[in-house]
Amino acid sequence: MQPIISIAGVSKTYATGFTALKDINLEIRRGEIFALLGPNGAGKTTLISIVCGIVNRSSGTVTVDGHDIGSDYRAARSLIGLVPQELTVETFETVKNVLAFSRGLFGKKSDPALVEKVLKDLSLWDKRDSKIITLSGGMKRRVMIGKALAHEPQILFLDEPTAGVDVELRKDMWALVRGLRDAGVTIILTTHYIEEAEEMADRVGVINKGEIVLVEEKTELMRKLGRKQLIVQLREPLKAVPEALGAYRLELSGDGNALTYTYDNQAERPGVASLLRDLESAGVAFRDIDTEASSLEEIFVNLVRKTP
Ligand SMILES: Nc1ncnc2c1ncn2[C@@H]1O[C@H](COP(=O)(O)OP(=O)(O)OP(=O)(O)O)[C@@H](O)[C@H]1O
Repeated sequence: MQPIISIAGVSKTYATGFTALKDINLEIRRGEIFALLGPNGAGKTTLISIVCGIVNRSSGTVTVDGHDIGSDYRAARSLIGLVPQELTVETFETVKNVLAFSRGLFGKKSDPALVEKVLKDLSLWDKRDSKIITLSGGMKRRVMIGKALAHEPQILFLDEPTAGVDVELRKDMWALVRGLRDAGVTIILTTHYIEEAEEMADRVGVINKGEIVLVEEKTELMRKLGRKQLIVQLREPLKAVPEALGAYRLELSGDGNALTYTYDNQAERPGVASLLRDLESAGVAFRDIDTEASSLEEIFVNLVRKTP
């Protein structure tokens, strides 16, 4: 299937001479949730802004559903909804009018039924006649999403959708985004919260210092790069790891009461079954075994550290 967004050889050098993006190549698949991860200043907002036509690229091409964002800007832009990081809604306007007005800006015919549906999907219908200034922060965020959806875009960009949002609201937001994806909208979100990507994304891209360092299916990424640990709780404390178990490079912890074996899926180290056998032969009795898998957060931190 043709990707819904193709970014090829995109670079950006700002007027200050600072190069924020270097030769970005990225394809977004139709109907996916793609999470763009990266530390502060990595270039996430710059990249989104280029695709949305807010910032000019210095070189490269971007097409949105086949429309070039340079030569065919209006067609490309009308397919995109953007929810920026900052709340930028007209404070004295009513919720319903904000959506209706935004739809008009894209040259779309007024459609009260559509506005009603979007507001109901966002649990904002009760607030349709309220002025924005009277709403809570969480509601304002939902209005921003409604505003971005009012012209029925196929693609929704969410720049840090849950920054500064409490845990409860964050979960509501995740459910909402999943619902949009299920309705056929392609979602690209940037986030600092790795947990958010882990929870939501189909694919993950990592950007660091203006370069894409990795793009991968989330589950594949976690399988390939994730480390696992086996923690063996001992019956009797040990003073040192027995020499016979040297190949496992075990760590002794908890005052000698636990042994930790760290392995990954590409490890050349011997497997867990042989470790358990060898523990028995070495006369080390254990009372319990736990496993721990590394989170996307650890994987991400490692990746970003490795980039020069
Ligand atoms: N208009 C501008 N002029 C000069 N430099 C800029 C401009 N906008 C952004 N930059 C620089 O480009 C780099 C990338 O910024 P960008 O906002 O894209 O990063 P980001 O990954 O979105 O970061 P954050 O997570 O903090 O929002 C930063 O070093 C920033 O200072």
